[in-house]
Amino acid sequence: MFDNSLRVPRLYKLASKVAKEVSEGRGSIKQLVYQCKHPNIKALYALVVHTFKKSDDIEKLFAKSKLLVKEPKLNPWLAKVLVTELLWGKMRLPDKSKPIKTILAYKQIFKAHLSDFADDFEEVVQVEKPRYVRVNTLKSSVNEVIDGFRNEGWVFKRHADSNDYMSFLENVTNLGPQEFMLDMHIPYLLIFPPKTTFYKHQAYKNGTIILQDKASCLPVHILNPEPGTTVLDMCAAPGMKTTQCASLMEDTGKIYAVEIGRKRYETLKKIIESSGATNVEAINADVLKISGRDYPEVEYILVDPSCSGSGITDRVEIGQQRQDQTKDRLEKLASFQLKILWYALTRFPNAKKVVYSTCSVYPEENEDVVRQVVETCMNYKLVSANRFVKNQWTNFGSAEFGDIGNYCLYARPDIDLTSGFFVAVFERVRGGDKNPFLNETLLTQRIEGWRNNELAGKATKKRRNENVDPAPEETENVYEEIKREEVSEKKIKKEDEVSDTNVVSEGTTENASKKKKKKKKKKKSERSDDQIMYDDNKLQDQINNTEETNEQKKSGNVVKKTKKKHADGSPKNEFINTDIVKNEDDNHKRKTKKKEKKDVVTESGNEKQKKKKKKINA
Ligand SMILES: C[S@@+](CC[C@H](N)C(=O)[O-])C[C@H]1O[C@@H](n2cnc3c(N)ncnc32)[C@H](O)[C@@H]1O
Repeated sequence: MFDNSLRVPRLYKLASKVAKEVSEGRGSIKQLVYQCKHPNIKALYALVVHTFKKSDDIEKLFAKSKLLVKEPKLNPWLAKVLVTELLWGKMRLPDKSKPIKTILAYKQIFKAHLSDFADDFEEVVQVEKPRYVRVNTLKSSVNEVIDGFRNEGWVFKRHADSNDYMSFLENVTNLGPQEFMLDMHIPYLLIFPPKTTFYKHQAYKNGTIILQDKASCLPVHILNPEPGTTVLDMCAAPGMKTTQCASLMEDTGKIYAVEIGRKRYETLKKIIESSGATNVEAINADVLKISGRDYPEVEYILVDPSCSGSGITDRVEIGQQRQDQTKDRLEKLASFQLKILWYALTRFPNAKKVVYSTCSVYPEENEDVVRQVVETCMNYKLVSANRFVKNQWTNFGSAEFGDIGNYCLYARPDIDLTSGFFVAVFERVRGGDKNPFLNETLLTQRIEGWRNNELAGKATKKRRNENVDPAPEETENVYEEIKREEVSEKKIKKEDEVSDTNVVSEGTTENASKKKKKKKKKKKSERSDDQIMYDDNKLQDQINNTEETNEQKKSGNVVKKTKKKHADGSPKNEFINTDIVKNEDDNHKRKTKKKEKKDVVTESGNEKQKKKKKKINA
């Protein structure tokens, strides 16, 4: 029943039957294929031949992934045929039957293992992505933009079944050089043939259209903030998703767009300005320093943190790239991502929906982060992202993560014809609702940790983190590094100014060499800042089809000043539940009082000593 589902396309069933019979010596491929009387003999023959050609690689993949051990009901020959089609053939599979769904669930694992044979992999992932154009509905309607392109000679192509993802992808692949179409999931996203340029197009220059990859549009499409509501965009620059939110909200309600990097914050402001959105407040701050109590009205949260950017390339996941991402770097990123997602889920009492996204294809930054969060999160549940894309998506998280993987969505260059992206959706649990992934044992352990901290009172911050923070403390958090770099940059700049004056006025070699050293130091700090911020250029040029970003940068619109400033006295950044924030604060007060007392004691002690000294002297 499992491996012979009627819904497995006949071509694959026959191919697996022929391949099996050939392997048993029951005839040649040609003979057996002809006996099948399939209408597309050529395709059947090619698929069987290809399956045998890739047999060695498939065996290795099966061994490494333990597919046949973990999925004992799966017909091994059908699995081989499906894997051949998925990795070296059409590169996609219709997702209707159980065997196909199983193979698709293992796709990421296969690809990760394919790094062992990188040459083959390049073959798999070389894809030409179409050009995606988001209509900025703050400036024009979708129909007006479509009519505009039609008037220029473009042919608008409709796809008959708006719910059939496979036929939609087929249509996208077959777009003629002068044809364009509407995306089947995002109703304000147009699709043009690959390499279509819009640099000089009026609609692009005036901000009516925005060049944004479909995958980068998915998180906000899924967040779907309603007009009049309040959104927190935790990692906002350059602002593609912020302005998409503004569009969806019809420029009503409020969006707080937070960005830690100074330069990126400036870009963010320009992009907001040129989009025509007026409901956005850009904030240059570390979002982990923002207190939920200052933003009690936040209902929707977008967490789109810095990541490895491994999805932003046409040749994803080839062996070398994976090796380039050192384990340490991925750990650091994952630790930061975990922290920021946890913060989103625990600090904003009125938030009802949180979307977490990355442009990474590594489970360490994706499913693994989600898993660590949902296992101990009482207030939110992970919901299926597929629900928000017409239940028609084909790529989900790794099967290694069970249902958590199934609930998360991946966009894949080779399948979805987009950049690589990951999206997970969390909704606040209400009434009798429960987070199905809650791990009671882990939660009990963590609560025990919190309680111990509270009781201990005098526990150091370090100890609290060990107990409470699901992110290992030894992996430094990225945002802390960014902050340190910024502080040291500022300090060096100041010192350089002083040192400049010294050199001019005194001209001593000592000062000159000091300056040199400081410059060297500054350069080093800039370099590591680059590493951590994951390339401004990469993000702007690649994730969001930066033509537009650069163009908007050039236009250099006047920048509005933000109204709200962020209190520095915001709560500490431990991984703690909102419920215990108050206790933490009380603790803090207790400690401060104790410290003051101690200070007084020391002072009076000193006073006594002085008096004693005076006496002796006298
Ligand atoms: C992947 S990018 C965001 C892209 C953006 N959402 C868009 O669609 O245009 C991540 C951004 O988060 C910023 N960031 C990193 N840590 C942050 C923090 N602690 N607080 C605020 N922003 C942060 C980075 O500087 C970077 O600009």
